[in-house]
Amino acid sequence: MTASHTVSTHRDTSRVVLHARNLTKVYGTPGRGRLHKALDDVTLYVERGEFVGIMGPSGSGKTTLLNLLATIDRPTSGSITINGQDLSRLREGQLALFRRRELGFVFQDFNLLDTLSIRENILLPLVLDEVKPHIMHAKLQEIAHQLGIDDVLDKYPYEVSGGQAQRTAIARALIHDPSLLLADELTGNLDSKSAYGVMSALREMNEQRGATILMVTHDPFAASFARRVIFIRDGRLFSEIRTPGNRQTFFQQILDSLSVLGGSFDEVSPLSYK
Ligand SMILES: Nc1ncnc2c1ncn2[C@@H]1O[C@H](COP(=O)(O)OP(=O)(O)OP(=O)(O)O)[C@@H](O)[C@H]1O
Repeated sequence: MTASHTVSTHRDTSRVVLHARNLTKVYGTPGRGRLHKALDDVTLYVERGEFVGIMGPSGSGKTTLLNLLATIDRPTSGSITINGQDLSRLREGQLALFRRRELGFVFQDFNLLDTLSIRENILLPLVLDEVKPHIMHAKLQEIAHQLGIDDVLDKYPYEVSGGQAQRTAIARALIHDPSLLLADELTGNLDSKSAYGVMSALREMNEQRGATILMVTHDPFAASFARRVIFIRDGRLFSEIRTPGNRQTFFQQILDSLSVLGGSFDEVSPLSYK
């Protein structure tokens, strides 16, 4: 039995939002130079309302997986279905619309537009979709309140703290209620206090709004806010653990799993968190 068999395949099919089947990604062109298999036969499910963390050593394939799910890149083989839509059947133009409507993104460096206020940044997805002003306003009020950024709406990104900037990015990513939020190292640029605030806010988005979240992270502290963590190594699923309910206990379990997983974790600094 290989280690990858420890990843559960149990799921309630009526609740599956993301189904990645036998994903393989090979970089390079056959016959020209070295080929590199960055993902090898990865199958995973995410159900509606789940909050899943993906962890793995440097070079294990996390970014590759995220890029495939984000429709930025195509798999060499295998398929991805998000909210019932098989991504391989979408052309470039359709993919852009799919990305905008069905997915939300949060990145390490916030990716806010400096020429727009916090309010305008958050409203962007609704403006692009020509949502009526009174609906936009109601949605903005609700999510800004949930994320504790109502008092900075008229400021600009360079006038707010890193934590507020990341909570703005979360608001922008979720205001249109996408099927899936993809987060990439969202605490990478934050100190531990801001990281706590951002991760607590994200957890609330999961619990209160029912947001479905898939988060790639090096950071066991950030991962401890998820409810399930999947570990990958050498492009293959290695194991997964579910929260026992207590975040501190889960944090310790994540550290234990990482030590079994091995490999290099450049950015892991568990001792900076209490
Ligand atoms: N465009 C590319 N061409 C060739 N090889 C690539 C390319 N992108 C990634 N790789 C290789 O694929 C493997 C997986 O890379 P990936 O960036 O997905 O890992 P990662 O887990 O995100 O790493 P890190 O934590 O360091 O960001 C690595 O060996 C990497 O060198």
